[in-house]
Amino acid sequence: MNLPGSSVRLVEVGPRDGLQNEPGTIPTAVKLSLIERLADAGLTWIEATAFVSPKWVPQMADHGEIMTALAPRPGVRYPVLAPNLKGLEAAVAAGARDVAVFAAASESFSRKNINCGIDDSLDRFAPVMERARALDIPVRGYVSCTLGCPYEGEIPPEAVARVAARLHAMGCHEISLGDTIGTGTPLKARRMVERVAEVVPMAQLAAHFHDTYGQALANLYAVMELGIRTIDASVAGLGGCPYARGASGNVATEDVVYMLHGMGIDTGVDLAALVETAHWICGQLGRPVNSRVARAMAPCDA
Ligand SMILES: CC(C)(COP(=O)([O-])OP(=O)([O-])OC[C@H]1O[C@@H](n2cnc3c(N)ncnc32)[C@H](O)[C@@H]1OP(=O)([O-])[O-])[C@@H](O)C(=O)NCCC(=O)NCCSC(=O)C[C@@](C)(O)CC(=O)[O-]
Repeated sequence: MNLPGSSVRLVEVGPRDGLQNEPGTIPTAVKLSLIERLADAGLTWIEATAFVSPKWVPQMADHGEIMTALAPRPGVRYPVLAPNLKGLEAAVAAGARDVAVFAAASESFSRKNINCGIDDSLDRFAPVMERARALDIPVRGYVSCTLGCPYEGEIPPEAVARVAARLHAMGCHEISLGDTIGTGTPLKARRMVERVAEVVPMAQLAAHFHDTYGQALANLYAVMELGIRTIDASVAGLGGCPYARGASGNVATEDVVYMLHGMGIDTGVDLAALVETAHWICGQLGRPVNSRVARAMAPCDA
């Protein structure tokens, strides 16, 4: 793989994906401080919150306060989830300038997560896309369960490609491929990305892998060999989807940064500052730090 010198775009999803499944209510000030610390560490795409129904995901109920309080920083973007027009309008009113819709390659997961089947969900995104286009707001599209579903098991690459192609045709500038429950392995991840890249240009694909079975870095390396250059990750490996039983954390941002720096790829991220943030947020959440790199590089007082 001829990677040295090439660049990788990191999308930090900790404040949204990382926190959405936390059982206790996290103070808004802690969430804001997390976002600021991540930006201080050099991350430039930070998924800040989700404009979803607070009945479905109570942890994201302070989405408006988060977006309103975030001071713009040159070069830093704060995308948010918006599953419908209500979410989009609220997000835009609070200052969001990048949004994401989220679909799934599994019919059962789609129903559990957003209360409708795949085709219905895509129909529901159409007015979101139309309104976002009118407002000149770029929309990212997620596809969940690309390497397995907690309800249906195996998901064929064909099913992933179908949803990815639809989202792309609707105008999503990027399609993020989620291994929601982290069951993927490298060759499986390759086969899935190869199939999706037949219908969406590789440059518009992102890998969003969870690390439930410890495969995420290997899977990322495998799909980077194919040309993936956008990687989603969550500080301290926090994360999990409330509607995906058994889903554990996303791949830890510091593990990804360590791997990329070791490959000669500059990320613009200050690894020491990121590790410090990982320890800080775990302290706030009252949980141990799970990521290998954050444990290995623990500050003396952690
Ligand atoms: C999509 C809905 C809203 C459908 O939920 P629904 O119940 O079918 O929707 P509804 O239109 O019937 O609305 C029900 C209530 O929610 C309100 N509502 C409706 N929309 C909104 C909104 N945007 N913001 C705030 N409130 C909203 C609406 O006003 C109403 O309130 P009520 O009249 O009962 O008081 C719901 O299922 C939902 O919010 N789901 C979100 C689930 C979620 O956030 N999951 C986690 C994110 S996805 C993920 O983690 C995977 C990913 C992206 O990371 C990739 C991967 O790893 O695979």
